[in-house]
Amino acid sequence: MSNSRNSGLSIKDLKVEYKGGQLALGHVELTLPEHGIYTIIGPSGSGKSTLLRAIAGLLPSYTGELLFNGKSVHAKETLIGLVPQNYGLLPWKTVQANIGIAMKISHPEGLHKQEQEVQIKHWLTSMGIAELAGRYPLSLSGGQQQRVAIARAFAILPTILLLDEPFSALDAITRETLQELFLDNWLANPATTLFVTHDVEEAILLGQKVIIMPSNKEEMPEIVDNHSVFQMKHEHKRDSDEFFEQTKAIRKVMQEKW
Ligand SMILES: Nc1ncnc2c1ncn2[C@@H]1O[C@H](COP(=O)(O)OP(=O)(O)OP(=O)(O)O)[C@@H](O)[C@H]1O
Repeated sequence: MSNSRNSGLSIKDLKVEYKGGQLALGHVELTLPEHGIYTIIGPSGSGKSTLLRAIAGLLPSYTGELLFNGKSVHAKETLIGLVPQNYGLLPWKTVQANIGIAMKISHPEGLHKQEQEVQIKHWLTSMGIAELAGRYPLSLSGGQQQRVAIARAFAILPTILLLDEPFSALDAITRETLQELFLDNWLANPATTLFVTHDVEEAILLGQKVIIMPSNKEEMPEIVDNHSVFQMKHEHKRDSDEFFEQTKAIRKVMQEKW
């Protein structure tokens, strides 16, 4: 029997209607064990961003339950890191200060200034942008801002990590490099991760399970297990038979559900 104390992220009968009656999510049930990466794909408007916003506590209202290990995801011991589509960086603060503030808010007991600086440098280096520490967000390209936002989310050592198309502004080669860096960083702190992407290949390269949102909001999301690809070395995934098979299987579900 599962124990609610380590049952991971549990989404029960989640329904979200925006003001004005716009139904964004009709009926979402998901049980996602902790310390996993779950990629989410779905047609435009199927509610992917809304699902992340609900978990991040950014919606004024919803019905249903959002639990992490048996308690509300919004309980204070559950630290949530979010990389929103618009990056969410403070334009009047440097890259370093953006990360520093997030660390201070999430861990008010705090690190010593020097230790904090070491950590910030570590996360910026891990995303390949150490040289941007003193720059302001609006002087950066979209792809650089995305990397800062990801570094910031990792830096707070979240329990739950939510990423909304984090690599969408990157060229194909940078994207591949960052997918690998992302997996390395995640392994160092395996937060329970929901990763929205429009790219089916990316969903298969990164997810332990792939969640496919339906276009019909009366239907439930479909979950495809992706362990066979997830457990491979990253550099072997793309050329493997397993990857090819998963692509076929997921495209089939997409044809049925979209
Ligand atoms: N703030 C809002 N007010 C009213 N309706 C909204 C709001 N945000 C989203 N919606 C609506 O809710 C539905 C789901 O939107 P959401 O952004 O979650 O979808 P999505 O799957 O992330 O889409 P995309 O792939 O295009 O980013 C859409 O019909 C959208 O128009």
